[in-house]
Amino acid sequence: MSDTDYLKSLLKAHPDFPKKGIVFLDIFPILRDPVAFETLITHFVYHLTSKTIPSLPTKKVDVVVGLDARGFLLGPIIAMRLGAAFVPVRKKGKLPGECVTAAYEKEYGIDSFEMQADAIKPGQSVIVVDDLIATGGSAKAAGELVAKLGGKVHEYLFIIELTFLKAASKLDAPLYSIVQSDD
Ligand SMILES: O=P(O)(O)OC[C@H]1O[C@H](OP(=O)(O)OP(=O)(O)O)[C@H](O)[C@@H]1O
Ligand SMILES: Nc1ncnc2[nH]cnc12
Repeated sequence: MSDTDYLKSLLKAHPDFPKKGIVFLDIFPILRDPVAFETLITHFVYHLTSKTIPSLPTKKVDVVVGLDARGFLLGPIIAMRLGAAFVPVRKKGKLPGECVTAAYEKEYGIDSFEMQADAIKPGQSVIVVDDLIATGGSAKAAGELVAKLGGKVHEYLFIIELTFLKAASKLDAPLYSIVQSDD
């Protein structure tokens, strides 16, 4: 079995969670399996260091941005492996100091994201990481926050992409996902 098939086999689908009609794909079985978790992180780091993202020929990532909450489980580890900074995007009202804010709609509701205003410097190269992209509302809002601070998102990274929701077209940079789910 390939590494990606192994990771995919660990994902657990929960129909009608958190509300009727949503099939929730749970990544936590991957984190419970140390070999799978290591494989996952190494896969992302290999992707970022071996392939050239066209807009980032130097491959130098300054900042990895992780989205509240499950992006926090992946982003800091990837950032450390790359020697990059980690910056959290949090749900509104959780971060101290001056913040920039962006509202967004996601697969099962509406919300607002914030980032600390001094977290990214103009011109820095940024990768956005989260567990899953559904409608793309969260990722798009994170991209808006990076842009507000003058950073540039070069790629959006996910474990899972719900391809039937066609979120990639909403984003201002390429999307990379390990598992594509079309139902
Ligand atoms: O592409 P979208 O439609 O925006 O949906 C994807 C987002 O939804 C989930 O997070 P959620 O908002 O449920 O927060 P949580 O991680 O705190 O549970 C998921 O972890 C992504 O962040
Ligand atoms: N279907 C889904 N499974 C897990 N997390 C999600 N976030 C948004 N949609 C989701």
